[in-house]
Amino acid sequence: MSDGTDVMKTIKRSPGVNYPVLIPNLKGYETAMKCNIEEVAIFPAGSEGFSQKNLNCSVEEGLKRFKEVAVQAIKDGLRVRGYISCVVGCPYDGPIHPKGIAKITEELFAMGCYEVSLGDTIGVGTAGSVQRLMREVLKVAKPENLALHFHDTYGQGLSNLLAGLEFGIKTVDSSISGLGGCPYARGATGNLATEDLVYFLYGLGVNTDIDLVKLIEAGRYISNFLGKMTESRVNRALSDRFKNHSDIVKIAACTSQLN
Ligand SMILES: CC(C)(COP(=O)([O-])OP(=O)([O-])OC[C@H]1O[C@@H](n2cnc3c(N)ncnc32)[C@H](O)[C@@H]1OP(=O)([O-])[O-])[C@@H](O)C(=O)NCCC(=O)NCCSC(=O)C[C@@](C)(O)CC(=O)[O-]
Repeated sequence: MSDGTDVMKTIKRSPGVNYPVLIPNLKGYETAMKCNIEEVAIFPAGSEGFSQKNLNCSVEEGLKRFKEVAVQAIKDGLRVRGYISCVVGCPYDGPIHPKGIAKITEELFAMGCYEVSLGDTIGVGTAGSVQRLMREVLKVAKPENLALHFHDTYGQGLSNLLAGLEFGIKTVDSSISGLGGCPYARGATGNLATEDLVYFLYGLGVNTDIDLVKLIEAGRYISNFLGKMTESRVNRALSDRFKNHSDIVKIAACTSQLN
């Protein structure tokens, strides 16, 4: 958490782009406020085990701290987005009951979150567990206020996404080339790769207005810069077989004509 200030001061922010900042407590909030932030991200865990590891406190204590942050942020005119980690499974406590996640979701909205992102942090979820989760959480929230945050550790990210989309959710978290992961979720890969997400949505006839070719090039750039193989299957497939831009354009056009 300590180098978040450097990141916020270094990045070139684009107009119209949201930069939510992970804030675990008021200390973090005071630090973040010096970086001209517009949106706060609070992130309770869905399990005691992960809460202890990720926040060094119980779920209840974590919610108390996040409430302090949310109340202050809203007073200061900032937006607050909620995340819940380990919504289907926890590396320490095992399977997580959807009722508990629904309760935390309710508490986050009560604190003033405009949206709650449901995080399968270790990627153990399946379409079945996402369906069970959605049925419970939609008893306390509307689909338009929820987001899906899947990690692809077990290769279930896109099928979990489809299960969530079928409940009317329209906001999905992803990361370019599947970067990310969490220091306390041993072995968990990063988020669903944005390239795979966009390709998948093209195939469903969902127009994302995202240029798949540029996305693939951005994924290639960051993977090379980090010296890390991309987690994106689409990027890997297109990069390996199609070295130049025009071939990728053909493929991208082909998917977008599928609609
Ligand atoms: C929350 C703490 C700090 C509590 O950690 P703690 O040890 O309980 O905190 P503390 O109050 O005892 O203080 C210990 C030290 O941390 C400092 N400290 C205290 N608060 C802050 C702060 N906000 N920012 C920077 N420094 C802080 C504090 O000043 C002190 O420094 P010292 O006096 O020893 O020099 C720790 O548990 C922590 O850093 N947790 C975050 C770990 C992390 O980065 N996890 C990954 C986030 S991404 C995620 O959670 C998943 C998500 C959201 O993406 C969705 C999903 O996929 O599930």
